[in-house]
Amino acid sequence: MLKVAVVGASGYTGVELLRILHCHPEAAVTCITSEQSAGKPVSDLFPSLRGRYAQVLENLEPVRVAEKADIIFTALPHKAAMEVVPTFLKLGKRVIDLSADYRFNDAATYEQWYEPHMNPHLLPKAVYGLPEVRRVAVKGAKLVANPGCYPTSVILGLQPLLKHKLIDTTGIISDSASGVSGAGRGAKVDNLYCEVNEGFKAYGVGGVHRHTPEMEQELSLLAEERITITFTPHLVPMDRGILSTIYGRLLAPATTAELAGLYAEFYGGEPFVRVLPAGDVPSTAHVRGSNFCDIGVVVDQRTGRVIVVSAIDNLVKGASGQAVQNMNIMCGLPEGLGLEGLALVP
Ligand SMILES: NC(=O)C1=CN([C@@H]2O[C@H](COP(=O)(O)OP(=O)(O)OC[C@H]3O[C@@H](n4cnc5c(N)ncnc54)[C@H](OP(=O)(O)O)[C@@H]3O)[C@@H](O)[C@H]2O)C=CC1
Ligand SMILES: CC(=O)N[C@@H](CCC(=O)OP(=O)(O)O)C(=O)O
Repeated sequence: MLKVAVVGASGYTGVELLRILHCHPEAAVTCITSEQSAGKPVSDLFPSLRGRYAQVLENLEPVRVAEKADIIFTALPHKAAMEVVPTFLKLGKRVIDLSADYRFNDAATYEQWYEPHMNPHLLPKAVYGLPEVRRVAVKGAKLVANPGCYPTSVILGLQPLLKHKLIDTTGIISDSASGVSGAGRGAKVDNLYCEVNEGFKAYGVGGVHRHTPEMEQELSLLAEERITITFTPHLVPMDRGILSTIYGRLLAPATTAELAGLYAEFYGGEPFVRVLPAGDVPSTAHVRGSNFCDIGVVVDQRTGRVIVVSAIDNLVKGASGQAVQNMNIMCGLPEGLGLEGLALVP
């Protein structure tokens, strides 16, 4: 049985890890942390966990956490993660970090979009944990940088087109919409019910969202050339889910049926990517609570553009489910352990 710590268990991705790990047959949660709620039973914060988790939240003291666990999930804001991850690694623990702190291959890009990096020497050791792109590297990793939620939906949506060199690598656009849990559980006026309900808005418009460089890094590696993307995030009044609608210009004519067939073949062996029949496009409602990424692909014959629509649950395939998928791969367990049975809402 793996001993697992969830650092930042009082946040949305932290509690999602607890929900998933409760049903994982090979993992036992042995340590959970929160600064603001230390000393409280976690079920006081999340009554859905009543009778399932008796543990009390504790302060984040890295050495004590490491003494209690073999695998550590850091579900912390960026910066807070890089303050503790080096200690976990030094003590021989494997870490899956859900923040952005280890997602970039070079410190300069991180520092341009985030802040000074405290341990840039760890960046070359970290593996960007998107199993459908980098499964083999994840297997041997001591530090996995779990991808961002928007990048997961966009990279999976574009991978087959880029690998097969089917689209113009300039002018790719993604309009992506997220549920409000994407912003975390911390209180912010912009995320209050009355601010969000009955509205739909774009934010971070004009290439300023910090997921843009993360997507560009990974898309460039797939395409083997430098890619820029126009990415516009939107906030939608639902609690969870991301839908990305991605546009690319085809280099040669193709039909919807041909591309749907190509996607189905490309992702045929993937347990958590479902390619929809030709002409169908996905809905966040159909991946809610699950680790699936559903993808539909359609050709607009009038404009010569291909439109890819991809849907995930931001808290599952976009964060905690993907983190458990990475844990399974790192530990040599069946990849879908604890994930196959997650809720499928009709
Ligand atoms: N929400 C999402 O959909 C996704 C989030 N992510 C990333 O995952 C990480 C966690 O996100 P999320 O769960 O939404 O965030 P939340 O704001 O919901 O939770 C943050 C957690 O971190 C703890 N925390 C905050 N600051 C510190 C600190 N300085 N030291 C120790 N603990 C701290 C909080 O504990 P407390 O306040 O109780 O002290 C809480 O448990 C972030 O980096 C986020 O960007 C990635 C993909 C998707
Ligand atoms: C709706 C909403 O606010 N979403 C967040 C998603 C950020 C996130 O979770 O990303 P990292 O893991 O890269 O920090 C945002 O746009 O900032």
